[in-house]
Amino acid sequence: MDPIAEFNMVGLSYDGQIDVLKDVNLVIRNGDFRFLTGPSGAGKTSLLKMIYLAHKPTSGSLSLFGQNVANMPRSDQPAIRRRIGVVFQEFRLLDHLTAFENVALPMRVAGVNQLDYRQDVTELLTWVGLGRKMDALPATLSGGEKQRVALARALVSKPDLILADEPTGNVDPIMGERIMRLLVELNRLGTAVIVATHDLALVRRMKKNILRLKDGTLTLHGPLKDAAPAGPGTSAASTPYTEASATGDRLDEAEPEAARRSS
Ligand SMILES: Nc1ncnc2c1ncn2[C@@H]1O[C@H](COP(=O)(O)OP(=O)(O)OP(=O)(O)O)[C@@H](O)[C@H]1O
Repeated sequence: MDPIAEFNMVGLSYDGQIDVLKDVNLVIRNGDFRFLTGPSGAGKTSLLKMIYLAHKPTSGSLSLFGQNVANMPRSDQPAIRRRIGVVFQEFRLLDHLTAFENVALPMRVAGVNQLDYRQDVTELLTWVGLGRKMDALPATLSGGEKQRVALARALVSKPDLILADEPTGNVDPIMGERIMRLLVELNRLGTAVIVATHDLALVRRMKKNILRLKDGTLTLHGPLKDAAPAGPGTSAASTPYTEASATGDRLDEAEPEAARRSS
């Protein structure tokens, strides 16, 4: 089966300026769960957006579900996007639609009959703790509540891949844990998940492999160890991303000590 996403020596620069991404190699397959970490401005959102067809590579090649994006007709893009659920800060809810209608929108756009999605939408909103706010308009929801509606909207069409950019950024720790458990459960059922986050405590708890972006370069790391006092022998180890390293070789700490201490 074709990988969901395959980056081959991908570079990205905006307006021909600085290279945000350099020679990125990455394969995402069904059932993968990856955290995406790195300093602010490292290019995490840019990388996720490339997978959602918002930016094309400046160099190298990117294939989604076996199709090279360089020669993908525009008319094929909606079908690709439907297979990907996104939770991005800037993909806001539509203000004139209720929480229920926002979550239902991808199904409506895909031409699904309301009778076939009503229950799923209701269950999802209940699961994210918004069972009583289904008729609320976004303007009356808190930031965290909006984020949870966006999460439900990303999940409703049962995508092959979920891209989540700081999905726990605006919610309290209990809801954050709950959102992560939902993503893990979906992943257990086969959905691939990529979560961009600065929350190293979360990354450490979840014990999943980590993609780290720094200076435009992507490296793969094994799960973070439980917090331990910093000292000699705990320095960061990293390796350029390769398929071999993606099979689970443990690469130890992914974050520099400063980042670890601040988590
Ligand atoms: N549309 C754009 N046009 C020009 N430059 C952009 C654009 N989008 C992002 N950039 C720049 O690309 C770099 C990477 O941005 P990006 O948002 O991908 O980083 P990030 O790792 O997600 O950061 P953060 O952790 O702060 O969210 C930044 O220097 C940013 O200013």
